[in-house]
Amino acid sequence: MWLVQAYLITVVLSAATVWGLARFTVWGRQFWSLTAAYFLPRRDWRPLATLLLILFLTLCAVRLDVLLSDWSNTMYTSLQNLDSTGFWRAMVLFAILATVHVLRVLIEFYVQQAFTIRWRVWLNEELLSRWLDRQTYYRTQYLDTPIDNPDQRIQQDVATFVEMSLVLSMGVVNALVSTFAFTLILWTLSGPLSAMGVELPRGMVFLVFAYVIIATVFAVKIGRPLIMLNFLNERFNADYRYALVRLREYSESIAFYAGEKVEGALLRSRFTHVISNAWAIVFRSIKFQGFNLSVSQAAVVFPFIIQAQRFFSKQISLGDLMQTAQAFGRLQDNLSFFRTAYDSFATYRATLDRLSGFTKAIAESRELPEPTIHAQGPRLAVEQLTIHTPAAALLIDSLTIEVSPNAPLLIQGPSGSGKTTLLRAIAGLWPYCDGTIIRPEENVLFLSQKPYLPLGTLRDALYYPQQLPSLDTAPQAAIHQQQEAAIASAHGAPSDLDALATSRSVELGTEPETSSLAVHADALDASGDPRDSAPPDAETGAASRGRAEEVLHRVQMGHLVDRLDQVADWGRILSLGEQQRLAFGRLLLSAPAAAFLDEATSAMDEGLEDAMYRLVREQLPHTRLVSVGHRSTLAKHHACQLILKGKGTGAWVLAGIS
Ligand SMILES: Nc1ncnc2c1ncn2[C@@H]1O[C@H](COP(=O)(O)OP(=O)(O)OP(=O)(O)O)[C@@H](O)[C@H]1O
Repeated sequence: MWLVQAYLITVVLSAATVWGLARFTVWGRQFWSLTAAYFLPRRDWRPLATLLLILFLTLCAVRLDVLLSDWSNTMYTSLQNLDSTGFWRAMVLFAILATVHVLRVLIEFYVQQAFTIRWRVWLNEELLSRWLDRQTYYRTQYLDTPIDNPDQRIQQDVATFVEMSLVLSMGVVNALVSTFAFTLILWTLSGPLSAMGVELPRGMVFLVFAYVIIATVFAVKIGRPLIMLNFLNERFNADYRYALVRLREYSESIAFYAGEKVEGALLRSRFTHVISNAWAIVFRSIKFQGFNLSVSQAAVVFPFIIQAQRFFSKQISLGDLMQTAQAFGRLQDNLSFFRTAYDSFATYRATLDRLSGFTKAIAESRELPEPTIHAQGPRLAVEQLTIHTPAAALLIDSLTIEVSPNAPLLIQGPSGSGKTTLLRAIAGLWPYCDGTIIRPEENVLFLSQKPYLPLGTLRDALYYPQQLPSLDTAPQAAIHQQQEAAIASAHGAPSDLDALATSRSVELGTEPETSSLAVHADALDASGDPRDSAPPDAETGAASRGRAEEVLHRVQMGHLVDRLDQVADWGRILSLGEQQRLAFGRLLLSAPAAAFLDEATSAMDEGLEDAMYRLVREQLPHTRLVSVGHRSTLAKHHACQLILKGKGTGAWVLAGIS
């Protein structure tokens, strides 16, 4: 009855409190806007049901504390009355209560962890999708106050927010209800409060020491894998954050490639590593906490069992004051909650601020104007296109131009005249333009001066932004490897955690990808002509391998053929000239309907530049080609030239190249 009454009252009061906070406080509103969608029963009834279950389990904890307090009174009274039957009955009752307590704590732990992990998965997916959708990760830079550290907000703040929301709210409920219950107990307890301790005989001290030492040895053995798991936890979180940072760093190149699919797959794969590790921590912690709790529960009766004989022989005496002392202790603990949780609450508010600032910036970036792009087959043209800078300076005025496959276009003009911005506008990335843009909807490739190389193998880099299937399979193998790492560390602490974690994460990251690539490679098909090139998963293995090798040779990078499946930070290893040639390889493999080359040969000597352009003209005669560049040597590979005059005039001249 106590539970039912307390539960109903708590549910009603909690709902009213959440409503009041959401209505009258800023942080309450922020909390509501981030969480309301998750708890909507129409979307999924389970989150709300789990929350109600957690609330119930929290009240069970308070009730058990009260029962244990009453039990101690009964037990001490039976001792005082020398009622041996009553004493053993109390022991049996305690065994039941202690078992219920241990089970309750373990169930609550599991339910809370599962709840936070699922909530985090949902919130992460929600923010990640919004961040990648419509190239928001790129467009937020055009806001008046661009968002700082979005990676930290997605990776770290989501986790902190979810965890602390639950810990703080349940902490408050527990503290309030306990305070109420134990105040009642103290109130109804008769007799004066005086300090009366139990004198422990010397032998008892040794027993306690022995008990604690033995329990500690076992606890260390059971808990040791947690050291490694927590270390891996930081590591995987950092890896995840790093991938998000790269998305921000290279946002323009990725946006030109429309590479958000590949990036999304990589990010989700890394997040899966974090989550698998989190589950491994949950299961290891259940064992560790189960042991610790059992030990501390046994420690409650341990001294009584030892002392019972001495009491029955009237050597010691006890009274109601024991319960008074306990109730007082609990009350003091509960009242301390608000003082000790203050720091946590401050951190929580900062997290809330960062997360709601993030969602606000995403919403604002959606309000930015977007150029309208029309698709008319492979046609590439702009009509009456006017482009401004964010500060409203005129870059290009009413440009009308059509590019055909047999008449490649070269755009030239002084630095800052708007050449790259014209390409941004055609890609749909530049908000400040008016007019009509006609280009193929897909199968368009933008090559910038510094090509973007994704994390992964050289083959991934060569095929980018086409998505290799390897990313989906890696996490599965990773789960087992992480669990193995944790279990292995139970048998001996690794001396060099960093080296071990590196080798683990390299294994986790590379082996499955390489093996799945090998599987994928076996299913590929031969295609001699670059114009017929299809995404890698449509080809057969040997042929894809051959195709990639052939392309590498064509772009004069044959020396890297043996390293095609090596995972490395290729953006740092390859010289800029090599990266630019790799981008030409990408062009040959994807055979786009239209290609835009922005200073794409700036790091090559004139001989290489000539060879690359000849290769493209020879291999891709149907591709509409637009180049931006300052070099006069580029002219011979193009049929017409657009010169932007710059200096804020917006003027331009279109001329044929003889
Ligand atoms: N995100 C931005 N915010 C504000 N101004 C910008 C932004 N991007 C470009 N601009 C401005 O727009 C103008 C055109 O830039 P753009 O990069 O198109 O020049 P460009 O002709 O390609 O120059 P270069 O030959 O040096 O590469 C420049 O004055 C530049 O400062």
